[in-house]
Amino acid sequence: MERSFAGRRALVTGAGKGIGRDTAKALFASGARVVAVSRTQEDLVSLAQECPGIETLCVDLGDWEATERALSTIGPVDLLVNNAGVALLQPFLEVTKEACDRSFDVNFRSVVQVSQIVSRGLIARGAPGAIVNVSSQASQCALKDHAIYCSTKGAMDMLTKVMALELGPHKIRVNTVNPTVVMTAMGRANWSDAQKSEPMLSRIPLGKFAEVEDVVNGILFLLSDQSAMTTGSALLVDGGYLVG
Ligand SMILES: NC(=O)c1ccc[n+]([C@@H]2O[C@H](COP(=O)([O-])OP(=O)(O)OC[C@H]3O[C@@H](n4cnc5c(N)ncnc54)[C@H](O)[C@@H]3O)[C@@H](O)[C@H]2O)c1
Repeated sequence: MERSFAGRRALVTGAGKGIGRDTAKALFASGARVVAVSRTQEDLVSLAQECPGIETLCVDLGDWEATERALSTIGPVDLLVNNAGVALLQPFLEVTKEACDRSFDVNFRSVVQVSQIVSRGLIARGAPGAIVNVSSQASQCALKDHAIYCSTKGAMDMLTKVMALELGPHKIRVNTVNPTVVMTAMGRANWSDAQKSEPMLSRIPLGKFAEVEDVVNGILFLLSDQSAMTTGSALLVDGGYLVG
């Protein structure tokens, strides 16, 4: 389904690889002006080569001050995709302070910060906006070794609802997409072991993991006017995993 984002400016975090990269490319191909944010300069350079004219911003979103500086002159943004995330898996009894802090800094705190910056700009301009937070099926079910990851995404889901409540009157919609496993760099790092992935796969009614494109389609739907009456919701892209 074609959607035009002509005349809109979109900011995508974690746009160097995986879901974020393909989201940035899809928005760019659909006519949006795109600001691609990532912490790895070489990924942004190759993205800019693929999409001439795309804007790039290299910053570690886990660093509040650096992010504040990097986004201080960001200019008008209509559409925001909070996609950057880390999955630091540890058994609960071995969870470290470092993993806990890093996970919440990147997966949760940066979402608060970047969304505030973008929302304040939208409100000042009186412009409508849409924000999509890339959550996970893991926000809604317990997964072994995922105590911190599940918790950051659970917090993201609730943050999304409160943001929807408070930003709705300003014509800003806020939703999540909640994918199952996707074999990106992150997915491969955590799910390549068949002993681990087979039990997960066997519980997915559609019998497969998600493709990056499945998630991108969900994000674009939630950014577009086709979902104009949808806010505060979670779009499951999980092949039915959470049904059972
Ligand atoms: N892959 C999966 O199985 C899966 C499933 C459900 C949800 N998700 C979520 O989707 C999102 C994207 O995941 P992915 O699979 O594409 O991951 P990925 O590791 O392939 O890509 C993540 C991107 O985010 C960037 N990033 C990470 N930390 C950053 C930071 N501190 N500052 C700036 N950029 C940073 C990385 O540089 C990279 O470009 C994440 O939020 C993840 O939690 C992934």
